Amino acid sequence: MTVIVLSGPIGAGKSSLTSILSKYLDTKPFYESVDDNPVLPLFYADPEKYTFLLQAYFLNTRFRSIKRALAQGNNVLDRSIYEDALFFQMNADIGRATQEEVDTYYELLNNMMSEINRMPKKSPDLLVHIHVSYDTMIKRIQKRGRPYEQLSYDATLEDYYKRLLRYYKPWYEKYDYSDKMVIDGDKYDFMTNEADREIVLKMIVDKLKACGKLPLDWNESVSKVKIEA
Ligand SMILES: Nc1ncnc2c1ncn2[C@@H]1O[C@H](COP(=O)(O)OP(=O)(O)OP(=O)(O)O)[C@@H](O)[C@H]1O
Repeated sequence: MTVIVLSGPIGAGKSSLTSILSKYLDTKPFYESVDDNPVLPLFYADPEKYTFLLQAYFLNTRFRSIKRALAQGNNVLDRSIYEDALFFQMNADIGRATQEEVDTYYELLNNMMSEINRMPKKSPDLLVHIHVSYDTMIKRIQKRGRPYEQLSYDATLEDYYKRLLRYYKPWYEKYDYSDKMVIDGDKYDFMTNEADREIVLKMIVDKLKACGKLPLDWNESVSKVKIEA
């Protein structure tokens, strides 16, 4: 029984790794639907106006997911509530939230975290952070093609994305809700390369074993998550 949360920048491959990992470990995937999010396009069109609404939207959906995930106990989440304050703080730092909004956000978040803290299972077992460089992130954003995420949609996004990447290092270092590990998403292409996928799965399984979340003799064939020809 393990709850694994993924983190990482836009397009890092969190949803793909969630799918691969949950299939491999035979656990439940929890996805945050991006294309059904009604506030995201509004935010990208007018970030000054919609930062607070978007964060309220995300906090609500992530709170629901993490409560369900911790209650269910055996799953992988493609993004989690532990990461949202990073986005909020970054947007606040570039003047997209008033002091009242900042204060309200943190009060709401603290309130939610104290609710989570009252649950029988209070935190995930492992955070898997996918690190990617700006170049990889942009390539993936372009390949996936969500219109509002493209640099051609808004030239200031380059700055936004670069800034976002800078916020991850201190965030990861400070994160202490569970054991944690980093996957190098520039080096390992677990989406399309079979050998890389195997290496990444082995790293995660070894980590789970090392922190006592999987029996030492646990073994599963990677053929279960073979890349379809
Ligand atoms: N708390 C937040 N505040 C602002 N924007 C956010 C927040 N969380 C997610 N987003 C935005 O939502 C969109 C989807 O992001 P997310 O990284 O969760 O999914 P993804 O890009 O499909 O990731 P992956 O390819 O790694 O599965 C991105 O445009 C991202 O900037």
